[in-house]
Formats: sequence, structure tokens, C-alpha cells
Amino acid sequence: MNNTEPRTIKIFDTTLRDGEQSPGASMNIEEKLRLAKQLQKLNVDVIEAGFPIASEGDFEAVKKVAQNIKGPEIAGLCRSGFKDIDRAWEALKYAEEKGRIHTFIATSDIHMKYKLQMTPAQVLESAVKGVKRARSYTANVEFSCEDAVRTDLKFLAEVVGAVIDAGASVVNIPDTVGYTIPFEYFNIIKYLKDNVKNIDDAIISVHCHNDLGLSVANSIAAVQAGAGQVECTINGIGERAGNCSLEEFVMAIRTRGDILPFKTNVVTDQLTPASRLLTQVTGIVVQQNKAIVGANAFAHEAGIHQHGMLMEKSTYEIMTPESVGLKSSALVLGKHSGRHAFKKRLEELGHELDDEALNKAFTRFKALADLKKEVFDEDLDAIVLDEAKNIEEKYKLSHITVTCGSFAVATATVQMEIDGMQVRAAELGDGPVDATMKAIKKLTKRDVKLLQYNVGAITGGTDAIGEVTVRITEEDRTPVVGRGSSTDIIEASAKAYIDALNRLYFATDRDLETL
Ligand SMILES: CC(=O)SCCNC(=O)CCNC(=O)[C@H](O)C(C)(C)COP(=O)(O)OP(=O)(O)OC[C@H]1O[C@@H](n2cnc3c(N)ncnc32)[C@H](O)[C@@H]1OP(=O)(O)O
Ligand SMILES: CC(C)C(=O)C(=O)O
Repeated sequence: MNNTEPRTIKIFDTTLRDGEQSPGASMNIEEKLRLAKQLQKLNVDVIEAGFPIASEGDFEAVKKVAQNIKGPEIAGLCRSGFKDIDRAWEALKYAEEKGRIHTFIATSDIHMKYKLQMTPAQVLESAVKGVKRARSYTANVEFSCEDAVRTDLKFLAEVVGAVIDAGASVVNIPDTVGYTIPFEYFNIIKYLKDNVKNIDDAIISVHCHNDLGLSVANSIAAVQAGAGQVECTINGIGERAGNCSLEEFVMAIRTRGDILPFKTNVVTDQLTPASRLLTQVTGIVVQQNKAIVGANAFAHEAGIHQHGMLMEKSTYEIMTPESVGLKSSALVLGKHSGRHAFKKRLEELGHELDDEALNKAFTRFKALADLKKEVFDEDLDAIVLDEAKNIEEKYKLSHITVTCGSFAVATATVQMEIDGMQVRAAELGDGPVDATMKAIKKLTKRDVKLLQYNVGAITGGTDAIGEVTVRITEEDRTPVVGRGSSTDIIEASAKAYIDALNRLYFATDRDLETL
């Protein structure tokens, strides 16, 4: 248990800049503005709106966000050259003191040698000059040592100290290639805290990539070591495997406040709307099992879990769905579900069944769940309706085999129980349903006339339950309606036909009028 006052960690959202570097995530000006408005509702501290020198469009987007968003600071990224910095400020100046110039240069040996082809001394000079140039426009200057994690620690400390002296108010220590692990990252931040004499004159920021799936864990380790700002993106989008996911970091801090003495200003019930808007805008879908915002993040399928949830939600949920902007958790019915959740869902659907009917319906539900990935409410209605027919059965379907195809004559072999006796017949037909009906007719020796045949899918997908309705008559009797449902529409057709035959057999004409 931690009793100290939690320290506020600033949330720097870079969905519109690093997030946009995800292949396929490019956003136009209007789209960036829409997202920025949602980030404003989310109450992030900083919105990095783009890289102004990258294109005219990105320049205009940063400018528009700077002009229209109130609350969060607006950052724009630029290399350490003056041309980039000047261009960035041209767009950011519309946010006045809330405009942040974010300039960077790589400091690792590998980047300096091969990419920049600069010596460490030249890089240091460029960093300092860049920060000073940015300071000539604003006091709100962030400097990033690109590839900091693979930078020689002593050189990193030297650069950090020098850019703070030059006027940087935030210094970012990025794990540009998602290479570090929490223990190492903690030690890097701690080293800078302990060895850079002016470190407390600036906020340390962290910016983690997810190449090893550790970006959130690394960000948490960094704040434990003293970092005060976390750079992240909605849904964790970003270059390659993405960035630290904003929603995961924020909810980890919030949920584990017992051992993490930090807080953020984020309005967490805006997380789901933000995630959905980003998906809408970019077309990049969130994996179902993604923490916090995935479709399954608050869904429970297993019977034991569902039972626990019905008794007390905290048995299986460490945060409430409402806290992230969802209406409720979901109990998904599938083959792992149990009787408690099944009964509860039927009650919600308005079906009150006695124990015997419930058991029968549950057995059918399990059989269906073996065939289908998910059982929907409409499937349950169909099962209950089928079970609730409660009519005597002279005729019962035992099983059915059908062969058909483009070049085959449809053949149906139907086995039925009639008055307790097993009987079987095969017939050819004009299609599998016709062959099936003929075989049933032959077995029941009834001279019925099919007046109407309807088939419909109750739920979506190719594994949906099909429901068949038939209307039949015999001689001049009042027509009867029969229904049958199954994932196999031939079986559903046979069941509907047999259901109608039973009704015809047992009903008097008076009963039939009320059917
Ligand atoms: C880790 C990160 O995410 S960093 C941000 C990455 N994001 C982006 O690159 C998106 C926006 N980028 C762009 O639109 C373009 O790359 C531009 C406009 C910045 C530059 O385009 P170009 O001038 O055509 O150069 P190109 O991208 O091919 O190469 C990068 C150049 O910048 C130099 N460079 C790279 N980083 C820096 C830096 N921080 N400071 C100064 N120069 C740098 C490279 O050495 C190279 O220089 P050269 O052209 O003299 O060889
Ligand atoms: C420029 C910095 C902030 C960056 O995006 C990175 O290092 O990944």
C-alpha cells in the first residue's frame, strides 16, 4: 500500500504524428482535427499534431489543430536544422504559449555513424543550436535524443545536460526501436536523474516503441524511475509494431494505484470513443483481445467466469467497463458457457422456463454451441420456441442424409420414429428439400399439400441458425403452420414439415382455428 500523494504524469499523445507513421494511417487535415477534438475531450496534456515540414498538408493540419484546440498543448516535430524548426513554429505559433517545438537528433553510435554521418561532437552542436533556435520562438521546447536507449550512457547524459542548459523544458529519452526492457530502461532514467546536474530543470519524457511488446511496461518502469511525461498513441498505433498504448498505460496507472503512486489527467471514459474514432478514421481495426479497447476486453464466455461475474463483477474484472466508456461487460454465450449465464440470458429475453424445460433448452444450446462460434439471442429465442411447442409427437425425426450438387440428382434418406417404431425411406427430388419432403411424405403416408415454405437466417454468418416455416393442409382441413430451426437448413425443413404433420394429426378443426 502506498500512502504518498500520487505524482501527475503528463500524457503526450502522438497519435497524429508517430501514430500516423503506421503504414496506411495517413490522415488528412479534417481527420486530424476530428481526432484532436476527441483528444481534447480525453484531456491529454499534449497533442503532437504532425511534422510540419513533411508536407503542405501536414503543415496545415498542425496549424489548424493549433488554431482550434483549447486545453492541451500542441506540439510539432522537427529535425534539429533551422529550416525544420522555423517551419514548425510557423504552424505552432497559432497555439501561442501552448505551442511546443519538439526537435530531435539521433545520439546512438549506429545512427550517428551510418544515418547522419556525423561525429558525436557535431550531433551535440546541432542539438544545442536547434534548441536555442527553438527557444528564440518559445519557452516550450522539447528535445529528443533519438535512439537514446542504444546511446552510450555518458554521451547521453552530456547531450541531456547540454540541451537543458540551452533551454529545453522537456527532454525525451526514446526507445526508438523498441529494444529495451523495463529493468534496463528504469536504470537509464535513474542514471540520468543521478548524473545530470541540471536534470530537475526539465521534465524527463519517455517514448517507447512496441517491437518486443514491452512499450507499456517500459513506460511504467520509466515513471517509477522519475520520468514525468509519457508519449503514447491511441490503440498503440505507430511506426512498425507501434507505440506505447495510451489507454493501456493510463488504465494501468489508474488500476494499480495501490502500488503505482501516479495519476494522469485523462478522462478515462473517453478512451473507448477515442479508440473507435481512430479506427473509423484510419480503417485500422483493433485486435479483439487488445487490452482496454478490444471487443473482448470486457467479454466473458466461460461458464465459471460468467457465474463469478453474475455473483460479483470484481471476481473477473479488475476495472469497470464504464470507467473506459463502455456501457457494460458482455456475457457471451458459447460452448464454454454454463447454466447460470444461460438461464440469466433467457430471463433477460423474457423466457421463464421450469427446470425441465431449461435443461432441455440447455442441452440444445450446448449442441448448437458445438457447431457455432457464438450463440446469439435470436438463436436462443429459436431454441426456446422450438422446445416450447409442447405438442404431442406422433412423428419424430431421427436422422437425415442428403446428397446433392450441380451434377447429382438430389437424394434424401430420412429415418423417423413413428408411434415408437423406427422407419426409413429414400426419395429423389428436385433439390434436397423436395427429396426430403417426399421421403417424409412416403413414411407418414399422409396426403398433405405444401402451401407455403419460407426459410430465413435468424442470425448473421454462414453458421447462423436457419429457421424454416411451412404451411400445409390435407384434403379440405384448415391449414397448419410448422416451424423448425437448425444450422442445417435441410434439417430445419424436415423439422418444420414434421412439426406441421404432428399439429395436423393432433389438432381438431376447432383447435386449428386458434393456431
Ligand atoms: C524516430 C522517428 O520517428 S523520427 C520522425 C520520422 N518521421 C518522418 O520521417 C516523417 C516525416 N519525414 C519527411 O517527410 C521527410 O523525411 C523529411 C521532409 C523530413 C525529409 O525529407 P528528405 O529531405 O527528402 O530527406 P530523407 O527523408 O530522404 O532523409 C532524411 C535526411 O534528414 C537527415 N536527418 C535525419 N534526422 C535528422 C535530424 N534529427 N536532424 C537533422 N537531420 C536529420 C538525414 O541525415 C537525411 O539527410 P540528407 O538528406 O542530407 O541525407
Ligand atoms: C523523434 C522521437 C520522439 C521518436 O519518434 C522516436 O525516437 O521514436
